[in-house]
Amino acid sequence: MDNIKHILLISGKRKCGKDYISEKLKNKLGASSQIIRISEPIKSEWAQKMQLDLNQLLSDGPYKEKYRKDMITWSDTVRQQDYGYFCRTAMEKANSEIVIVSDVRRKNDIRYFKEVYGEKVLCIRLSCPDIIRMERGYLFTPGIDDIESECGLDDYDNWDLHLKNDSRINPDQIVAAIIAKMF
Ligand SMILES: Nc1ncnc2c1ncn2[C@@H]1O[C@H](COP(=O)(O)OP(=O)(O)OP(=O)(O)O)[C@@H](O)[C@H]1O
Repeated sequence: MDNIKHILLISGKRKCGKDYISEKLKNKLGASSQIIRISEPIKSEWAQKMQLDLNQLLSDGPYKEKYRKDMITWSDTVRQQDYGYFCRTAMEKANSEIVIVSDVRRKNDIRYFKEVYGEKVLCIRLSCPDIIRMERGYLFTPGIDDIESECGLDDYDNWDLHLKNDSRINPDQIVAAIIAKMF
């Protein structure tokens, strides 16, 4: 943890491109960077508890979507006891100077990282028109798209960067804007 110099928190609605931009960012930043997902300890603990296939839960696709809602409900009960639990557990894998957290969804996630890592944290919001998100597989789902895990940061107004990731923008420009803000 002592060697961490930057923590990039990536937020945005479903299918806005959090994973896509995080991967491009990591490729550009190289070996001193890594991607951490808050959802990883959620998925691994949930898979163990429910005897599910962790690899399928970790990949994109119908299997993940099928269990998304139940996982959110269960993880919220854990967060009620300890809001930083999954952030802290995910960060146990952090061993790089630059840590990209590719799935920040709640104000309490940001609160946790700012409390623990202070000035090292950069909060980044990605946005994308619904029509493009739909082309990427998003379909409004009640119980998923209207609850805190999707909407919790809609009214957050303290982003260090708010960037569009739609089809007209070259993703390299998004990556360059983030890196320019870091250094
Ligand atoms: N700028 C882009 N250009 C082309 N394809 C993109 C772009 N951004 C995202 N995509 C594609 O859109 C799809 C959804 O992106 P991604 O998985 O990164 O979204 P996400 O925000 O991580 O979604 P979720 O919240 O469901 O995990 C992926 O297939 C990805 O490759």
